[in-house]
Amino acid sequence: MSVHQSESTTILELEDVSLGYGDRTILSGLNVRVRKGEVVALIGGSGSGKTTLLRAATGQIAPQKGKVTLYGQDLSKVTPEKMRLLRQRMGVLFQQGALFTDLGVFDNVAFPLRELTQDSEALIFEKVLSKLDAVGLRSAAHLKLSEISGGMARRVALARSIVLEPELILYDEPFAGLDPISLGMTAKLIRDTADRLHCGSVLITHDIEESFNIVDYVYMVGQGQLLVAGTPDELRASDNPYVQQFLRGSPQGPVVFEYPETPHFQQWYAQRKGHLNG
Ligand SMILES: Nc1ncnc2c1ncn2[C@@H]1O[C@H](COP(=O)(O)OP(=O)(O)OP(=O)(O)O)[C@@H](O)[C@H]1O
Repeated sequence: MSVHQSESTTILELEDVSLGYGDRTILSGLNVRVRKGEVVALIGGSGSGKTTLLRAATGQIAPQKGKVTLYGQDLSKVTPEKMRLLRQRMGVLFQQGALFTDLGVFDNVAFPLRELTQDSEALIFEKVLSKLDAVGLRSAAHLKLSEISGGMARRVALARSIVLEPELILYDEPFAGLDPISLGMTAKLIRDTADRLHCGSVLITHDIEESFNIVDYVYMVGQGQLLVAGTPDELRASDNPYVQQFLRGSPQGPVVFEYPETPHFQQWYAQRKGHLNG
C-alpha cells in the first residue's frame, strides 16, 4: 500500500470544508489529507485561498462548513488550551519569516526551545547549531539580523520552524526571495526533514518545477474550489486547462488574474464616486 492510501497515518484532514471571512466564502468542497512522511504541495493563483487553508489547518479560522481534523482531533471541539498544545506539535513558516529583530541568528532559532522545552542551554546549543548547519548557516550563528541578507533570514526562519522537530510543518512560500542555489537547497531540506522526522509537510508554492521534484502529492485550488489533486506526474499528464495554464505559466487561460468584484467593492466604489461628484 502506498503512503497515500493508508488511513491510519493521517495527520491533517479537511472533509468537505468551506472557508471564508464573514459572509464571503473563498473555498468550498475541500477534501485534503496529509499523512506522516508525506510532502504535499498546495498550488493556485494569487488570492485563490492557499493561506486561508493554512489558517484553517492551524485553527486560526474556523471552517464555515465541514470538519478539520488535526492529529485525530476535530478542531471544532478542542479548547483553546488544547489548541495551544496541538500548535506546539506543528512548525509553521509564514510568508514573512517573522523573526525577532532584536534577537540575533542563534537566539531566534533557540527561541522556541527556550519557550516550550526544559532543555538545558548545552542541549539548546547543540540543537540550534545542528539546525543552522542544515540550512548552511552554522557559521552565521553569531550574527545580528541586520547583518544577514533577506534570503539568509528566510533560511534562519526555516531553521527555527524545524527546531522542535514537529509532526506537521506548514511552509508558506518557502522559496520566495531565494537565489537558485538556496532554492534547490531549501527544497532538498524540506524533503530531507520530512523523511528524517517522518512528519507531514504542506508547502504553499508558486514554484512548480522545484516543488514537483520533491512533493508526493499536489492539491490545486482555484475558482473557489479544489480543482485537481494528484501526484506531480498525474498533474503533468492532466488535460485540465487550468492545470496546463498553471504548469506553463501562461497569462492566457482560465486562471483569473483579476480580484473578483464583490458587493463590498461596489458599495465602496459608489461612495467614493459619490464624494468626488458631490
Ligand atoms: N483576514 C482576512 N479578512 C478578509 N478577507 C481575507 C483575509 N485574508 C485573506 N482574505 C481574502 O481571501 C482571499 C484568499 O486569500 P489568501 O491569502 O488565502 O490567498 P493566497 O492563495 O494565499 O494568495 P497569494 O498567493 O497571493 O498569497 C483573498 O481574496 C483575500 O482578499
